[in-house]
Amino acid sequence: LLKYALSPPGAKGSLPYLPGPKLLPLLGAALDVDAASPWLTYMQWGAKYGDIIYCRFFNRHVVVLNSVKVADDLMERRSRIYSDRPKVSTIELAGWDFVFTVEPYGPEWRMNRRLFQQSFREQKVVAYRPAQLAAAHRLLANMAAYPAEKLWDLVTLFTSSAILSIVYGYDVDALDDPLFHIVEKFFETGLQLMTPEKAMVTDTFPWFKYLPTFLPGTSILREALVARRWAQQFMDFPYECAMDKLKSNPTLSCMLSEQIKSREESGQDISEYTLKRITATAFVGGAETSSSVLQSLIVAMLLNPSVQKRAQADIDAVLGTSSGVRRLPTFADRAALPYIDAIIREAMRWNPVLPVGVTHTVTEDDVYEGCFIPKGSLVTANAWAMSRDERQYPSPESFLPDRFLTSTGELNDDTVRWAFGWGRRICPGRHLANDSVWIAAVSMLAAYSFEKVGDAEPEWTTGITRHPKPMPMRVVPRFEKAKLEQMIKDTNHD
Ligand code: HEM
Repeated sequence: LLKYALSPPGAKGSLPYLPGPKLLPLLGAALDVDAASPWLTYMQWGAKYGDIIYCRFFNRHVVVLNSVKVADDLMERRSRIYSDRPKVSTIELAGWDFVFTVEPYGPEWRMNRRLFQQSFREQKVVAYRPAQLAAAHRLLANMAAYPAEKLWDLVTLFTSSAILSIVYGYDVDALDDPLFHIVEKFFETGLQLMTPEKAMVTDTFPWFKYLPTFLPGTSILREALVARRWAQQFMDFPYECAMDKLKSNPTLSCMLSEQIKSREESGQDISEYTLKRITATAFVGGAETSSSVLQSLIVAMLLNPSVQKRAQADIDAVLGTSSGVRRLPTFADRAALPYIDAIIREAMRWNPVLPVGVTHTVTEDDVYEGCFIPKGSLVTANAWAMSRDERQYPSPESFLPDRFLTSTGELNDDTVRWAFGWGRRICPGRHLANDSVWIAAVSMLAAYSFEKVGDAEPEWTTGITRHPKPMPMRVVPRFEKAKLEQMIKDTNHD
């Protein structure tokens, strides 16, 4: 501690640091930040110091990017040096280091990313649409079978079941599937270790992790043992199920089977561990993020009935009304329904799923607008501030899908790409997410209406990802159950 107090980091030569809040010796700005919602503090600083801010938390340099322009300038145009990730010791301790999202920039990350992109590039994800459509129809059937209080779980079941079927050919229909228990435990035991306080102990005292777990004060290590066991199961269980299935059904097509096939054809040296980690990473990255967008969209429908009405009128005009010939939407209808895409974009803007993105670090000293950015700085792109930037989005708290349409009703060029991160680390699952969220949103709006009950205002979780909490609501079917079942049967799922 003395070392940090006596030698606070200094700017290089005569160059100043970027503008930012007042820094205390030792602590820097650590006490000024709203720990639960740091994006709000960063945005307030933005109003005072500008779109790019320097601060320090203890001895860690931090650069916050509050606008798309500065994020583009650094994370895109200088992505060669802005693509690393910080090392957080609790990630390894919890056994989460298999998730290549947190892997340092380098050859190992590059290989994982390349393999991952093979399976999720824009042209490739079209092949997964039948699985997404089938999962969306399971969601509609489940919504008829369960009460409205279960809707949040059902939405999560949809995003999970879509991704599990795409990645492992693993079909999940019910909330009591054993894999869900593993998933739940994996997140519960791992996330409890990812608090800044725990990271500070293990980052500051690297020898801590070698202490025997029976000593008092080592509860972090005992928690880590449990978390690691669940992380291992999370990686192994669906992988082994898929390998068993492949033995009995060699024609099974999923991300894993295709990766194995491509390994055989190319003769590349890809280990079983690599296959396990890229497949498990797809689940970690894909399930919770997409369900958060869908849940925000439902909350937006509860609060903005006129938006829901207009969306349903558009859907009915394309698919037929309940009295006339009627079918459920498929991907072929997307071009005719721009308002649905506008609603999804607005839901992603209104509630950015990762309000401060995923932190990058810079691997070389840099200079921006005459100010010094030290090597090793944490670089945070504040998606929240971008979503509330009145220059781009007037009345940012209002839910206004029309901001994504041209005057002639077509979608404009704003694809909210800032919600998917930056540069070489930009979300490689964004094309898949785009399809998955669309088919679930349009199917739900075609078959159900969401109505608010009581005066409750929405509440949101805080943490790495941000979701709305469940709200009291009515989920009103737009068709008789038998008609819905018939329409599901009549849809071509191939
Ligand atoms: C609406 C849904 C989604 C949102 C909003 C989202 C957002 C993000 C963001 C902000 C990042 C950090 C990028 C950066 O570091 O600058 C990211 C990374 C990542 N996402 Fe997504 N994501 C979504 C869906 C998905 C899906 C469906 C998958 C998997 C199929 C996925 C896989 C990943 C992976 C593997 C990374 C790490 C990339 C790397 O570090 O190289 N995401 N995502």
